Amino acid sequence: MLAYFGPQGTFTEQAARGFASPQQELVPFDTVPAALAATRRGETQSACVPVENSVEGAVPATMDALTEGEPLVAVAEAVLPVRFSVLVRPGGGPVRTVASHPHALAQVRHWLAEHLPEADVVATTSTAAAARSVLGGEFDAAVSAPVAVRHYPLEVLATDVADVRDAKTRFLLVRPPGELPEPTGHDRTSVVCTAADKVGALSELLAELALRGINLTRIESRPTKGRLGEYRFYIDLDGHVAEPRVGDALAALHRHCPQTRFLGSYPKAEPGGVVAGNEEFVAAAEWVETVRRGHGA
Ligand SMILES: O=C(O)C(=O)Cc1ccccc1
Repeated sequence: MLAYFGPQGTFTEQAARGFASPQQELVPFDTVPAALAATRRGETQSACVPVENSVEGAVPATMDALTEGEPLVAVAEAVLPVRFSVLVRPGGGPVRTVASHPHALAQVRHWLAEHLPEADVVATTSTAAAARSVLGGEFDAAVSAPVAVRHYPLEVLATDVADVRDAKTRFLLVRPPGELPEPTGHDRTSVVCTAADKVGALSELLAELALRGINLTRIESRPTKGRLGEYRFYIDLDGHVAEPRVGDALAALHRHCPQTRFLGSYPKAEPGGVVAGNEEFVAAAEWVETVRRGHGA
């Protein structure tokens, strides 16, 4: 079974369908923490959750839920284009309220200001929860994934709604720690480090990556929820932990931040990134091994 951030008709469900094997059952949960908790309890093998959006940035609920509680690791990612449909009740009256997930609302602000300027905007747990609430009469319009109309008998007021063309959202498939995916040569590694409160703490971490020629693909900070000014850094980088230089870099991050949590090494959904130069690191690590065995110098 595969848990996903639902209910039925979310963008996350679309991503989850791409990950699922044909016989695998998909189980919706109303929040990201609930989907991850089901996987931690072993009720589902894996969970699919949104992690970041090219327009609105990180999904804080996912970042927090991956850091707190039992470890989970990502084994795959998916990147989906995001365009919205605006759904209303068939024959419904004027639109006084419009509801959706905060990430969706942030991506259609200009459209709403132009087309529904009088409507009050309300945040819901997901885009599909908004569609469900419109069906139930709580709100008048929902900003939803195009597939939502297949699940909820609503009318489409507008399609292809997006302030920014080509917006994309990245999703992760996570599991309890186990066998890692094989390196493919086009992988991403995710970690979260709780940095010490001292001068140069972040630049020390970044230097460990830079001096090994490792490309940083994302860095986000979130408060630890402890002392004001104490932060966790979410770091995505090009490469797989099985590669010597990435393994070395993670060991160095762990030296600086003993609370470093490994969030997975998995194939990148889209080609690109900086992966050059790995051969030298493999050759150098092999040379050190021969020296250690007394065969080289
Ligand atoms: O609410 C959804 O449908 C989600 O899966 C989260 C989300 C919200 C907005 C854009 C992409 C994903």
